[in-house]
Amino acid sequence: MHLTAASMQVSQQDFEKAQEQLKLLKKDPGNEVKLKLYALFKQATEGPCNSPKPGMLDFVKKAKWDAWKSLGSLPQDNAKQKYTELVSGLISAESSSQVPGAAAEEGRHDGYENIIVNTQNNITKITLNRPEMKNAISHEMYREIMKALEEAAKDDSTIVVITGNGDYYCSGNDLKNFTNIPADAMEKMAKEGEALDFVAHFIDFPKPLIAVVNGPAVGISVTLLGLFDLVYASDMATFHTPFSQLGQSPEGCSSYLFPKIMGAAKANEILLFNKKLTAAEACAHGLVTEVFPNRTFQKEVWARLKAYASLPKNSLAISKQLLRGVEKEKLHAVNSQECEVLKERWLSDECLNAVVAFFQRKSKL
Ligand SMILES: CCCCC/C=C/CC(=O)SCCNC(=O)CCNC(=O)[C@H](O)C(C)(C)COP(=O)(O)OP(=O)(O)OC[C@H]1O[C@@H](n2cnc3c(N)ncnc32)[C@H](O)[C@@H]1OP(=O)(O)O
Repeated sequence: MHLTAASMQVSQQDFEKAQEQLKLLKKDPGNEVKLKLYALFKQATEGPCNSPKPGMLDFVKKAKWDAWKSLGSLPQDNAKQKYTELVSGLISAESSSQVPGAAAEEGRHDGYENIIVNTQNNITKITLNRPEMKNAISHEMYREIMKALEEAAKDDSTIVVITGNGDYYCSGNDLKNFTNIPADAMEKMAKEGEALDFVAHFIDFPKPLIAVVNGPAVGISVTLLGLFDLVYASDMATFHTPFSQLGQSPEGCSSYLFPKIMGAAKANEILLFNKKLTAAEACAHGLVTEVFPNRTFQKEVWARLKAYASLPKNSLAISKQLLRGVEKEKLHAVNSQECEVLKERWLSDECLNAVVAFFQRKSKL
């Protein structure tokens, strides 16, 4: 079926704009609204999608399949109508959206390669943006996140959000960080440069800091969650800290905060024995504030965050200091101790052998 403006009962201009949007969307149908639109377009032009349900691990195909199923068996006319509404809604929302991706989007800060920083509607949003590497954090990315937090602490936003682009929230420390630096720099990375300073930025962050966990989280992206003020997760998210598997040790103040948050037994299972938690389990154990169905995750969470961002900013910041201030000194001491241990761990055979094994496994695939 060849779609035209007339057959879609829309103006030629809207139809052309929609086509443009779709070309962009097809390149990266990475988020829920885009996926739904993509599924609708496929239905309107190519008939119902009847591909078999993908495996749980293939997040993007599963999200498309879910989007498709959520549309039920819409007759073609309704699909066309909904498609038009969605596209015109998307076009108007795109100009003031919180959704990352559109390079020229309003409020976007320049000067970042590995993250997208955008301030709109009293929200500064930091999006980890190495989706092809599951948002693994490289040396450069650590520095960019610290810079973005320093700027966000002083900008006119009320709340600050960290999330991931693509199907992962973040797969933790980029293991290549271990493979291309001389051994003595490891000491620097552990003690002075990155680890201690990076985690300190989260301990000292003065505004409400919210994690929007859009997919699986690994390593440091999990341990830091104890320093966030809210953690909203998609039901597609998982939480994994494979430290002993990697010959490493806990960081992000998790060695102190996780037992406080979830009790010693569960903290041990996660931090010592590499137990991966589902979003529901992480919520049940207090690491996650609330879990949302993936198909409505972005919509529900951003509606809530926009409401929070309209609250009096000084009251929020002052109250956060009350809640966090009592522990700040303790948290810095814990961070320092964790980094001391990390320094030894990163130089250990156990860690280096585990990193080599990871890349050897990859090269065999
Ligand atoms: C300054 C503070 C310092 C603190 C440092 C301490 C931190 C503690 C940690 O964070 S420890 C945790 C480290 N992370 C990991 O061990 C995860 C490693 N990655 C994986 O296990 C898998 O990639 C996966 C489960 C995250 C995803 O698997 P999947 O099969 O779905 O996808 P791929 O493996 O094909 O990933 C796509 C490409 O991305 C590369 N990649 C993913 N994660 C990392 C990573 N953490 N480090 C380096 N590279 C990563 C992966 O190798 C693929 O690359 P390729 O396309 O070139 O093969």
